[in-house]
Amino acid sequence: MAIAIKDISVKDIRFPTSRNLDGSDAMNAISDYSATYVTLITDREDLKGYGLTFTIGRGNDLCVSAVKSLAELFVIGRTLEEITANFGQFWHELVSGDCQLRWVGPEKGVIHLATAAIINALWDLWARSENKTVWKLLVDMKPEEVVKCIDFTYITDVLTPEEALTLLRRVESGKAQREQEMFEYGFPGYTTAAGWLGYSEEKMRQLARQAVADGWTHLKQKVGADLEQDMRRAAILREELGWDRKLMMDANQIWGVDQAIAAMRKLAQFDPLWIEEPTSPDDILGHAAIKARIGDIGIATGEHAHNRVMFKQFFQAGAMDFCQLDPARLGGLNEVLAVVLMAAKFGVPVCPHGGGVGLCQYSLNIVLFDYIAVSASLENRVLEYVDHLHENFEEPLVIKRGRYYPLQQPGYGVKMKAQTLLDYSWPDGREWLN
Ligand SMILES: C[C@H](O)[C@@H](O)CC(=O)C(=O)O
Ligand SMILES: [Mg+2]
Repeated sequence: MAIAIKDISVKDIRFPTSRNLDGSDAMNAISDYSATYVTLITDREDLKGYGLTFTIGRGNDLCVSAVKSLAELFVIGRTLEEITANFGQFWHELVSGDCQLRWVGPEKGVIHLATAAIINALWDLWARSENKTVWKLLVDMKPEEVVKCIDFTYITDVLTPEEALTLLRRVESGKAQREQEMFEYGFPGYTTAAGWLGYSEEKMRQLARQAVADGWTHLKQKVGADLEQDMRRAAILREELGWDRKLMMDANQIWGVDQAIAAMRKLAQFDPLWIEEPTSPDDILGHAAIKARIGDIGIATGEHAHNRVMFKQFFQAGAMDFCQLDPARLGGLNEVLAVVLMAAKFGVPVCPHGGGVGLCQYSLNIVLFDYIAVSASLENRVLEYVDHLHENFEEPLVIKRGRYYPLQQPGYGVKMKAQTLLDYSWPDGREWLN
């Protein structure tokens, strides 16, 4: 029996993370981690789909409004089966089917964030209807089925459906063994939780010490507000980490190209594995110029790369060493699949963005798919972990000794607790009325 999508509920959920400066960086000093939270209501009482996109507070209402506009035109009244039968084509229709809504993108900004919330809710619904997690739904698919989920518009010059099939078939035989390995050993992670820029140096040192004791081998530091301060903080982190563990740095787009080069030449003494978002996220050639002039420090970027075309060009230009795609900034999982496959073709490791509410959960599904069914490699692959707000989700994340273990409950992992939706609704949830 077909599953009909009867209605959609969209909530503006905001968490007051700015109170403790959680999530703070050089560009985003006071962010209130927020979600545009979508529930797809079906004709089955016991079956709904849950998805979200991430913002940092003000503007979340714009995403709520955009979700409603898209859902009215393209989702309500459809069946899950007709959508998933040719998911790539549906995705194309959602982003391009209405030229008036497309105009306020295209495929970027608020309208694309809204696309992500809807698309990810559809994946959650699909996975729940199959009683699987999203990552398991994906790894169990035949290569042809994965490819059918992708809209290849604008990328066939670097990746055709046939090439995508070849990439997926290449590693098909080892999938079961790699899946088992993930349950046994988990996927390597790194923590950003100690390095927020608003934390005092003492707090950062304590958190870094704790992170080492907890088994983390990779830690990310926020930089870019003040170079002297960055160096002081990096020295503290090196004291705590030693030199065998990896230190990453994230400038959150604060520098111009020349500033980035100058800063990283100074910060190179702390042996960073990568510098993340050293400049404007749209400046592909700028990233390439920085990469050429800072020795062997890697360039990591992607959390603000808004669509597959950006990634295509970053790969073509050799301007990205670590692909930090964001599961809720790209237009949901269908577009993520396109980027994961392009990354595999160019040999760039996928280390998705986790710094936001629900992003660690989404990204865990993505890295499991990437490792099990696409890249078959753990080399240079680490998944970001931030340690706040996870208690708001129904399924807990399992992290042991700095490694993530597979999600196991059906869906995409972002269903929020009912009490959370009441308490953190903007502007009249209990937390905000207080
Ligand atoms: C505003 C967010 O917390 C941002 O700092 C996250 C980020 O850049 C990351 O996790 O990386
Ligand atoms: Mg970042």
